[in-house]
Amino acid sequence: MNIAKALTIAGSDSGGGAGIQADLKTFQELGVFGMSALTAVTAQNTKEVTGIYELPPEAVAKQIDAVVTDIGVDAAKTGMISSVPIMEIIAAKVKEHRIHHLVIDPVMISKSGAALLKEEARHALKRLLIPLAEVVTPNLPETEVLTGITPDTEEKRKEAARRIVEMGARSVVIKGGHLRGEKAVDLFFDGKSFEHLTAPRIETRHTHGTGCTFSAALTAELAKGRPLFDAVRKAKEYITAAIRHPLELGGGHGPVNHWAHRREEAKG
Ligand SMILES: Nc1ncnc2c1ncn2[C@@H]1O[C@H](COP(=O)(O)OP(=O)(O)O)[C@@H](O)[C@H]1O
Ligand SMILES: Cc1ncc(COP(=O)(O)OP(=O)(O)O)c(N)n1
Repeated sequence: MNIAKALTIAGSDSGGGAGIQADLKTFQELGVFGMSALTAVTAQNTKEVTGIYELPPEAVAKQIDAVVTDIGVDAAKTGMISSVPIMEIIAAKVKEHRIHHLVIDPVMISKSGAALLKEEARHALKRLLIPLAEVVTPNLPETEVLTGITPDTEEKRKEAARRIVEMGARSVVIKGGHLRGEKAVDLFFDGKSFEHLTAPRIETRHTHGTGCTFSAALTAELAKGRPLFDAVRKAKEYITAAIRHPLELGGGHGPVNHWAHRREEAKG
């Protein structure tokens, strides 16, 4: 039996809505065997992050080595990586193990407003990780930090996408969750052409974990061997369903619903 296998290299969210927990739930829902390399533990719920505890870089390296050398990895993603030494070790391991299908979600700030990336690590993210990515998935504030362009018009978003590809990424999806308007429109660019991914904007405050879940779904589809743009389209369908059927947990930004796609599939 050929089982697709995906690895998430990210932080733990005790609240279960984002980070490693969102990634593993998404992998499982999409029929992919999920593995993890933890970079940090956060104490977090739908309202706030009350603690961040980084793991030593060698602990991150050991986790990656352990799973790659035994089980194998068809695709991997990164999420919260807060410091330069952890980024350096991840970049080295991605190269050593020749992880080709790599999704970089450049996580910077949680929905509740906590900084998950140290300021001094921003440059390292561009220098070390983005050049290794098959696809980078920044939201609008992350796009601005990466490129220095305020992405408030379509032209500026296209210019920012070009810049990210010039940094060495093979492609980029600039996510439009933070835009206003009736539609949630994301912009894909692979160095040749632009594509839009459009879904109805859902009015809800339960959007904790949208970015992690989208990038995990994309990773799962790449692990299954789906071509890149098809994988992006599938990930968009998955996240839209997860936002459309909220669980309404907690008193703040509640988590998206990782099993909502089953309801949509049952409807046909
Ligand atoms: N209210 C919403 N309705 C529909 N789709 C949304 C909504 N908010 C975010 N999305 C989608 O969820 C995905 C994650 O986007 P975004 O919220 O921009 O990322 P992040 O969680 O990293 O800030 C994108 O595909 C985006 O278009
Ligand atoms: C441990 C951890 N990693 C990442 C995030 C950010 O997740 P994201 O999917 O961008 O969702 P929001 O929380 O920003 O909606 C996190 N909070 N914790």
